Order: sequence, then structure tokens, then C-alpha cells
Amino acid sequence: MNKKTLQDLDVKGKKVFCRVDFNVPMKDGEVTDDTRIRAALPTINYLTEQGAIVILASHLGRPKGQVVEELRLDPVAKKLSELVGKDVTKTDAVYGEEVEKAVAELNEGDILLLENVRFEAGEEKNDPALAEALAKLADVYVNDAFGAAHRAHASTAGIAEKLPSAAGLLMQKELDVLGKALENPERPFTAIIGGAKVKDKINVIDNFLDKVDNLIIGGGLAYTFIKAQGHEIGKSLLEEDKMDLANEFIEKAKAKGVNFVLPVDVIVADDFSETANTKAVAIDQIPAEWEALDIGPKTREIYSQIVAESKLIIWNGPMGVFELDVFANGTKAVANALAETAGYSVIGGGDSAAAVEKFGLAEKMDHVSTGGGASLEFMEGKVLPGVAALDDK
Ligand SMILES: Nc1ncnc2c1ncn2[C@@H]1O[C@H](COP(=O)(O)OP(=O)(O)OP(=O)(O)O)[C@@H](O)[C@H]1O
Ligand SMILES: O=C(O)[C@H](O)COP(=O)(O)O
Repeated sequence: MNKKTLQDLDVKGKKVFCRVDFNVPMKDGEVTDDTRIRAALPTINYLTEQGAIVILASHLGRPKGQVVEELRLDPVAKKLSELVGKDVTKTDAVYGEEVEKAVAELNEGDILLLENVRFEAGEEKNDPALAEALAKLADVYVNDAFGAAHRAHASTAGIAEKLPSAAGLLMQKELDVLGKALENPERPFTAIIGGAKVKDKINVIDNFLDKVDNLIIGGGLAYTFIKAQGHEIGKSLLEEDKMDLANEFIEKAKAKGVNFVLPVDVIVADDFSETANTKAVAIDQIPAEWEALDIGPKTREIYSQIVAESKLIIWNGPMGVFELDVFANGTKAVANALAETAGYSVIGGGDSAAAVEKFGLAEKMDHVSTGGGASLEFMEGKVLPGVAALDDK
């Protein structure tokens, strides 16, 4: 990575403004999944151990420039305090007099968490006045919020122009793992793309076709490809206007020598429900009134075999409607194959990360990205504004 990192900064006695992604699920005022908070601990602990005064900032949800009581960061401060084993000061403001006073009272190694930065209308607009007010609080800027790096906001991009800046350890790890995969992959390199819609994955598929040895397609988006190849898909998901594109991808794969892999059998259901009648059928046998909601047993075997033989695998998007147990077997099989392979397994965030967490397999993966939209945009080959804004080495 050509960006400065924590090791390039001298932070002792300095006020460090550290942007983190604490956009975590909450229920009844409690954090229900602290993965993203734990992922930021290496940077926070490094800063406190080095004697920095740590000012943390994050967004939570989408309050659109208004104060929304349920989106205050107090539960996050409580959870963070438990995880670091010391007090975390939390302000009710994002900047201004209250914050400046609180910062002035901090000692080396102390941690302060600002209120939800998206309570300020200037945050999402990347308002220079807000970036300036945030920059005024600190001497140095560290961005560890990989999950929000695809947003050009005041606390992710604007502020970086106003202070010496560097990437945090989580940011560095995410960029190293995903970056290495895209630039210099070990081979065979396999990408597995699932999820609901072709339109959400067009750029990811296109970018991967230039890099991978195997491109495996599953989930709802597979059926547009299958229909485009001349099979009937019954009531399965179809994006009619993407059928030509689907065929273009298959042609591009052929031209590039990429093994483009589609399901050979599927699980069909007569209803979108847990209690539906279901059966496994070959891909050219989908009944007109039924809907395919998961990959079938033969496909599970083929996909698992490819994963077992790969040196690097990146997975984004479920293979079926994994939220319903009857249609979770395809996603489970792929998750198991990634957990067991000797290759390096990368989970590209979002729903796939939720799935491996649900199956209790997260620990068995080599890397589970904390970014949903951010990792997707990175895999599309886009520049992330939160990274671009940081100082070059
Ligand atoms: N065959 C299918 N028919 C209908 N829906 C499906 C099918 N397979 C998967 N899905 C649904 O697709 C949804 C996930 O797709 P989506 O594109 O939103 O997420 P994703 O690909 O995981 O993206 P990200 O990882 O970036 O969040 C799941 O809720 C799942 O139920
Ligand atoms: O959860 C995420 O993907 C990030 O925190 C970004 O959130 P956003 O999509 O609301 O910008």
C-alpha cells in the first residue's frame, strides 16, 4: 500500500482523530454484534499504548443530519469501554465547545468517543466547515473505517486534507488482503458471486473476469444467466434487461479462458416459505410454476471441489435464500468448503459475512471483511475516497 500507516506517525502526546466504523447492529439500546468494534481494537490499543490522546468518531445508521435518539453512540461507548477495559468518555456533541472542553481534560492513553457524526448535516455533504471543525480537535488523523471508506464524507475524506494522515491497522489489513488478491493472486484464484441481483454485481463480475481462473455464480442472480443460456427458469428471479449482458459475460469468460461456472441443479419450491414443497431438479427441469431458491446437491459438490482445489477464494453473496433453513444448504456447503480449504479464504463482507457468522464458521476463514459496500466497490476496482484522501508514503 502506498499510503502512510500508523507506523509512519509519531503519536506520543498527540491528539489523534481516529475515524472508525462502529455502524453496528443494535437492539433495545444494546450492541448485538460487536465484530466491527473488536476489529478496531488493534488500532485503538496501539494508539493508547503509544501515549496518544484518542478521539474516536463514527457514524451509526442513516440519521440524515438530524439527532435521532436511538442512533446515539452511548451503547457503543459502553461496549468499547468493556472491550478495552477502561473508561471511554462520550460526548453528546460531534464538535464545538463541549467537545473541546472534554478533549482538554484527557490524558495520554485516554479515549473519547464523539457523538454520531451523521447527526451533522455537513458530514455526508463533506462540508469543509465541518471537516475544519473536526480537524481543529486534533493534531493527526487516522482512518480505520474501512467499512465507510467508499463514502467521501467530512470525517472520512474532508478532514484528511487538513491534518497529517495515515491508515489504521484494520484499514491496512483490509487493503492488503483484498488488494493482494486483485493485484497478485495465488492461483488457481476463484471468485464466488451470489446474492439477489445481476445489476448489483455487474462491475464486480466484469472486474473479476480479468483476474480469476474460476468464476462461480450462485444465488438469485444465477437465473438470469441460466435463462440467457436458453433454459426455462419458472418463477425464479429474472432481470430480463440483463440477459444480453449475461451472455456477454459468458463470452468474455470464454475469450479470457476463465472457467465460468453456473449451477447444474437447483432446489425449487412451490412457495417462498419455510413450509413450501421443495425438490432438487436438473437445471433444464425447473417446473413452470416453481421458483429456484438454492443451488442443488450436485452443484454443491462441484462448487466445493473447485474451492478445495483453489489457492485463493473470494466469496461475495449467498448461494440461496439462506435466511430460511430449507434453502440454506447451498450457502452452508460453500461456507464449509471455504472453512476447510487449504487455500486462502476471503469473505467479501455483507450478507456472506453474516452467513458465515450464523453458521459459526467466521473463525475458520482467513479474512472476513468488515466492509459491505466498501469491499464490493473495492472488488469492482473503484478508488475508495476514504483511502485516496490519506497521505502517500
Ligand atoms: N435464488 C434466490 N432467489 C431469491 N433470492 C435469493 C436467492 N438466492 C439468494 N437470494 C437472496 O439474496 C439476498 C442477498 O443478496 P444481496 O445482493 O442483497 O446481498 P449480497 O450479495 O450478500 O451483498 P452484500 O454482501 O454486498 O451485502 C439474500 O437475502 C438472499 O435471500
Ligand atoms: O455498514 C456499512 O456498510 C458502512 O458502515 C457504511 O454505511 P452506509 O452504507 O450507511 O454509508
